Amino acid sequence: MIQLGVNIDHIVTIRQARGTRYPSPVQAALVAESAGADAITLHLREDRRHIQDHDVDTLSRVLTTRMNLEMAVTDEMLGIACRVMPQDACLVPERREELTTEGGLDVAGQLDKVKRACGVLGEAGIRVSLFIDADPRQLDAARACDAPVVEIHTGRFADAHSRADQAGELQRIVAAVEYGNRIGLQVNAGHGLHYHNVQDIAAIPGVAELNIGHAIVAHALFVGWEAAVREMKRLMLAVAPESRGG
Ligand SMILES: CC(=O)[C@@H](O)[C@H](O)COP(=O)(O)O
Ligand SMILES: NCC(=O)COP(=O)(O)O
Repeated sequence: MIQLGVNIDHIVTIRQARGTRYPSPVQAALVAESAGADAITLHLREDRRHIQDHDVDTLSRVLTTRMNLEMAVTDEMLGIACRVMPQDACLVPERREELTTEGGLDVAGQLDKVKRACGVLGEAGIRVSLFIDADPRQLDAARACDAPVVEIHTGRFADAHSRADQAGELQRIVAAVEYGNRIGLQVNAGHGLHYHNVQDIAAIPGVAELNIGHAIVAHALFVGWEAAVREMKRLMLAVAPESRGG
């Protein structure tokens, strides 16, 4: 059954805006898990603009589902991951100046570095996911790094300005999911998904998990956090092929 990873980065953005102790990422994570989240995703960025090291430590002790720790491919982050031991670690590109993640990790262009990181995490018993564009070359490179999972970056689909562009991006994602499954990868997807575009992605046969955060946090301002998580999961299950006997 398709799974939902709830990204709580922007719960923490609100806390960091004033340096308060609220809202609590622990409370957000536990409520999300009770509302149907299958994993909690958090991005420990090099610039610590939202998630802090202490959040990662605390959450690793209290989650009852899975921690999916998003991180750059750096020795600092590898060390943190091997200390915290999340069930999943997703390697993502990072630029300090970026507003948010702008694209997928260029695995093909830095194969040795990514393969080494995958080895370090894999040997520690952490399941590695590579956050990549919907590109067969990147899928092949992920396979060459022995990463068991990839997450297809859906940002270009989400940000497409015309229906034609969005349809084109969706086709690229559909083809990438099919190819990734064919070469033995678990294929997840995420970035920029919201209540009006998630079903296009959730309906794709072979998508195992969606990681969604910003839109759920935004929707929660109007309906409440538990209801926002529950609604996102409901929308996903309503169209997932396995829910339709696919
Ligand atoms: C990798 C990705 O697409 C997101 O999970 C990432 O966390 C985005 O960064 P911000 O959460 O800082 O916007
Ligand atoms: N990897 C995508 C993720 O975790 C959440 O991205 P977004 O929904 O906050 O854009």
